[in-house]
Amino acid sequence: MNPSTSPNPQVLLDVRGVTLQYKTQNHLVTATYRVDFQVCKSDRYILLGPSGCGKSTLLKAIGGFLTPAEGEIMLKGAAISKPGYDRMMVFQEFDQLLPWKTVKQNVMFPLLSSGKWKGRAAEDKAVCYLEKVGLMKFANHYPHMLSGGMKQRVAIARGMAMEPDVLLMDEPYAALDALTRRKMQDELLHLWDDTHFTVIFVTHSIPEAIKLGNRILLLSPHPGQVRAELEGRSRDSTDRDEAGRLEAKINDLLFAGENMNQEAQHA
Ligand SMILES: Nc1ncnc2c1ncn2[C@@H]1O[C@H](COP(=O)(O)OP(=O)(O)OP(=O)(O)O)[C@@H](O)[C@H]1O
Repeated sequence: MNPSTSPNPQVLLDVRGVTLQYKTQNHLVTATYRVDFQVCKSDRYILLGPSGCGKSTLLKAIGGFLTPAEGEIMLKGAAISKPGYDRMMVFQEFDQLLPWKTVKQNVMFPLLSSGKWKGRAAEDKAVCYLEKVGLMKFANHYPHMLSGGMKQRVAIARGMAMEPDVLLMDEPYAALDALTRRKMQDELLHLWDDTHFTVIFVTHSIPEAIKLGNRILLLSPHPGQVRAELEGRSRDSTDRDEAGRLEAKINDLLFAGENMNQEAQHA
């Protein structure tokens, strides 16, 4: 076997040459073009790029909601062809919970409907994860009785309780105020310290990417193509200079092409 094609045993998710398209009545929209990246177990993997570069579309395809027009996405060596409980999604919107179910019932719902856990075991699992996100006191509340941040915590508990192979988070904090967002980022890192779960996190915030990610994929503007992949900071780094340098590098990489385009237009 060619060594360049032999599988890396550390790789959990392998995205190979993935082009994603939407067919509308009059158009074919290419959202990403031949994107390659690999996510390893326990990665906090960030998809970062400007609005419209196809970050959410990539996450949808990993979720199994969209089939690549070109390329393939493999999870643990098997091609993804449909949604599955091995990939749980957390969205930006606050209305992703079932409004007629309590907080605890919301967390229990996928545990029961997947058949992964039953009865008391499902309840214990839900309680365990509600405790992790500090919401046990609100277990019997309904979603409309919670703040936006609390609803996001429930959605995170629901996703994590399933103990999926990979948690997919699509700008989960984008609609929160700055203080809550910062607190939720810290909480996510503390949760990660606890179980070292694998997460793919979409954001267009450079500071958020630097704070959360151990690896950062930079995508070019529409249609999204890989511009670079960077090592993030180590989990316990408090070196602000290092964060500053990484931010400058990301800015250079993300905006270099645009500056060149502008220069070409003005030449
Ligand atoms: N359902 C759809 N039908 C047609 N085009 C779509 C659809 N969803 C997204 N697109 C297009 O695909 C491209 C990528 O969209 P996507 O939402 O994945 O980008 P994004 O990087 O997540 O953007 P943002 O950061 O603004 O959320 C955009 O040009 C968008 O207009």
